Amino acid sequence: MTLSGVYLPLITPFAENGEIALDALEDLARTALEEGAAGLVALGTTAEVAMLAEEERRAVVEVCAKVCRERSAELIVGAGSSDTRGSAEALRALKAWPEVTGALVTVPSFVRPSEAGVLAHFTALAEQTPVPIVVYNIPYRTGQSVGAATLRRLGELPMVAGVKHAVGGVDQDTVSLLADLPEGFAVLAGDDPFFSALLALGGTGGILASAHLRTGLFVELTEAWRSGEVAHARDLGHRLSAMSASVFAEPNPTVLKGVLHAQGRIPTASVRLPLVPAGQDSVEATLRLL
Ligand SMILES: O=C(O)C1=N[C@H](C(=O)O)C[C@H](O)C1
Repeated sequence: MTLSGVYLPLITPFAENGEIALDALEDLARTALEEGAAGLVALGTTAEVAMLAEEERRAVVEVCAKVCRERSAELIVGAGSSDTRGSAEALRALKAWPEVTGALVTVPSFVRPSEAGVLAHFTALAEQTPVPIVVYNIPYRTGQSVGAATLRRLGELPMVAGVKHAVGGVDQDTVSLLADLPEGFAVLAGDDPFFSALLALGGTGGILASAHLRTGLFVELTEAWRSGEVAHARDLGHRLSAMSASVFAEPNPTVLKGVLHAQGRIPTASVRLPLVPAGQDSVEATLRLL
């Protein structure tokens, strides 16, 4: 699996009756791929996955699989939990969809197992997964930091294709990891405002909720860094970073849903508790930056 380009972690749109608006989901998925996204991510944080019932999760993956099949696009599915045994089971269940090309597996949250435990967790999963794993490193959500040395060891595991790196900035571990990557191990940005910075350092793409908006520009930014159009990449990067920061002014995906609803792309801006809808000010601020 070559992780490169823009991957869209889809929101889960809800209808007035609270059910998933599967047609709107399909439209969002199709539009992103038409605008140049390399693939879709189903059941990410952006999908409010923690608040979806099992049958709803299956319905979401079905829609994404259908669209990816039509377009021969990559499909990465969020799988796993804080428990190694349960995560292995969730990974094995992905065999049900031949369209699934990868699994996004978060560093175990809440348990705070130490970096040795994180390594043992992914070593066990790498032996059992039917598809390549993308490690999701997001310490501000998991409570578990993973340094460059451990990330490199994860990158050497067979069946670990890359990391979605979301550490809330560009820190020393990020710079040192990107300076010396294991063969075939990709770094994808997972913190939207730092997408351009990570590409400049050698990242190959991103999994970016804000790419629901102006997907084509995120794709253009990736191409600009890849082809060495530095001035263009910097300008575009600054512009998109400001827009992304605005999307994340309130908990993800509340602002994003407000904007997509204002654009008429989803039937409601509803989110499920404990999320509450974004304020109108945040939505309008983002609309002004598009
Ligand atoms: O669902 C995802 O994948 C993403 N989640 C991040 C988060 O909500 O913290 C943001 C990122 O853009 C993609």
